[in-house]
Amino acid sequence: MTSIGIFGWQGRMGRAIAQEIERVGETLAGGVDQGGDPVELAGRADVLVDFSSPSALAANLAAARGAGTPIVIGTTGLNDRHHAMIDEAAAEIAVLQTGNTSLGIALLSRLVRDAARRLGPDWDIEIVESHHRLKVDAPSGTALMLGDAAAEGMGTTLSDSGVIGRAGLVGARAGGTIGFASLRGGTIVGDHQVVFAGEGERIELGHRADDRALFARGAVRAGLWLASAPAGRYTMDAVLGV
Ligand SMILES: NC(=O)C1=CN([C@@H]2O[C@H](COP(=O)(O)OP(=O)(O)OC[C@H]3O[C@@H](n4cnc5c(N)ncnc54)[C@H](OP(=O)(O)O)[C@@H]3O)[C@@H](O)[C@H]2O)C=CC1
Ligand SMILES: O=C(O)C1=N[C@H](C(=O)O)C[C@H](O)C1
Repeated sequence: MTSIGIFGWQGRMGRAIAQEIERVGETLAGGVDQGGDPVELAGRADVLVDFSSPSALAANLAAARGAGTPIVIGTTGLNDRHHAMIDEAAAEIAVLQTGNTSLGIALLSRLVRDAARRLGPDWDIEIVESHHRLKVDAPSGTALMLGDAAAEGMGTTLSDSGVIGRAGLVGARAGGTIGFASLRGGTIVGDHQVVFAGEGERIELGHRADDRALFARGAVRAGLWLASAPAGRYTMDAVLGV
């Protein structure tokens, strides 16, 4: 049996992951929230899953590295500095980082990359995401992943082409950009829509999550896979084989 430790364990995702660990008959090593001791948890878990906050990432990665324990990072709202920390840690331990642990989004990313490549520069790409009123980051980590996939298909990068939100007299849409819009309200678990808008026609590719148990299943599956993986940085593609 694999012993799994949770960073952010009293949060919405942490509680769903603890239930999933029990459902699949693995062992819960315990968890920490703000003020907890990540080092102690990292020392007694076979693998860690982090669904907490970007502000906790440095300490959580340091604890995982110190103990040599693989870690799944599901926390979103990460910036370039966080990604550099993950790269550095992945030189020593196995790290899987993803903004979405579902099979559906892994497949959708592929479809988006392919569509962006095939449709070419005459089609405008806009990404719309909707989440519950308590979500603190925008755009969602998943929207940014889908944006990365679209940018790759277009032969560019999101840092060069992304346009996050619009307000006021912003002018006509610049060609070759990828726009993002975020809706927040109620208890929406997570909806993502990628719109390819061409001359007189539109293609819409999307995904709707009905229950965060979906993400918990993916997180535990990722953790069990990562527990025996060598050092390196991984995505859900490696786990799901899509
Ligand atoms: N990759 C994926 O598939 C998914 C990713 N997510 C992401 O997971 C993260 C958590 O989401 P969710 O569970 O809804 O959020 P919650 O706010 O419900 O939970 C966050 C948890 O993290 C803890 N936490 C916050 N700051 C720290 C810190 N500095 N050190 C340790 N623990 C801390 C909180 O504890 P306290 O109350 O003590 O502050 C809380 O228990 C978000 O970034 C979200 O976007 C969510 C769903 C799916
Ligand atoms: O905060 C959430 O709830 C979610 N966060 C992830 C994201 O930012 O993409 C994944 C999912 O959509 C739910």
